[in-house]
Amino acid sequence: MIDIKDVTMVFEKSKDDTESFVALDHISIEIPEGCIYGFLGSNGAGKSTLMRMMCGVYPCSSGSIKIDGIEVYDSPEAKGKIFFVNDETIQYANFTLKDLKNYYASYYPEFSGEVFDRLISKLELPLNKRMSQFSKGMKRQAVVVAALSCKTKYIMLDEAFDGLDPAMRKIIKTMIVDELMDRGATMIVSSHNVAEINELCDRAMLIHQGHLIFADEIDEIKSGFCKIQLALKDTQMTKEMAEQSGLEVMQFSRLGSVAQMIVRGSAENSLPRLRVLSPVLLEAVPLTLEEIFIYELEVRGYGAEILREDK
Ligand SMILES: Nc1ncnc2c1ncn2[C@@H]1O[C@H](COP(=O)(O)OP(=O)(O)OP(=O)(O)O)[C@@H](O)[C@H]1O
Repeated sequence: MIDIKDVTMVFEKSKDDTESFVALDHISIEIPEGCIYGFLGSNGAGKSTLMRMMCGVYPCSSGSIKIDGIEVYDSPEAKGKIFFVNDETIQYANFTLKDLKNYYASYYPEFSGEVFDRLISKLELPLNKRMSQFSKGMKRQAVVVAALSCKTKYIMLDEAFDGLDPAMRKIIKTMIVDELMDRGATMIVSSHNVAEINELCDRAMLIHQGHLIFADEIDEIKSGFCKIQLALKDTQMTKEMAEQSGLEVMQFSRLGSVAQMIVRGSAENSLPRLRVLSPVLLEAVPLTLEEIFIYELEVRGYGAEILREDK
């Protein structure tokens, strides 16, 4: 398990800054073994910073990050359990895939040449070409193969599927799931493609401006919200009426006599509160993870300034 407990990260001010910057503010998340965990967040939220801390690149300013009970920052043993694919592949520019294979085989005792060769040949990547001559997507494919071949217990992919075309995204996702399921490994992926995180992961967390908004099983997250459509017989539904019925209304709009609202809470809990108004139309549909992402950030004012300027 990866146990992120009350973690704060402060970047001390450099000569160009007037003050230090709090990139992560008291974050706590538990990542159980054998799951695929999605990291979601607005731009600059702190996802990459947290990933770097999880593989021991940065120490915590306060709090702790433990991998299987060992504090990661000072521990080669804990660092050896996690493979981090970041969004830069520049360090491999002069490598051919053969060099990449030898490089990782020398660092990771469990490295599997069989897995590496099998996946590289499946993807039809050229073995003798320098990676500087690879396309962005080909580089991405190569480092994902390297990550899977190292057979670490934990794998982290930052901006997981960046640069991959839709067909290749599907192939790589299937490859990841097949390889992970074979050995019960744990994967942590960040992506701005919320639908993809929804499809691939069983758990997810959302951060914004260094603060944790939620971290849970995706089914639980989704059952925490619903979208309701409602029409009354002789009067128009208002947001105030919904709130007086005990609902936490995150968004309210109306088209003709039909009101649509996003409320916090499950449909099972919310609908009975509205039935007392004797509506002529009342139905609830689940929210997608993407809608929840947008609404959670909207209520925190994210993008509000930009949208106001656009009007
Ligand atoms: N070395 C650093 N020194 C100072 N500030 C930093 C440093 N690294 C990151 N930051 C700041 O920390 C914040 C979080 O950055 P981070 O890269 O972790 O965000 P992110 O969630 O991965 O963003 P994105 O989705 O845009 O890639 C940003 O405001 C960034 O400017």
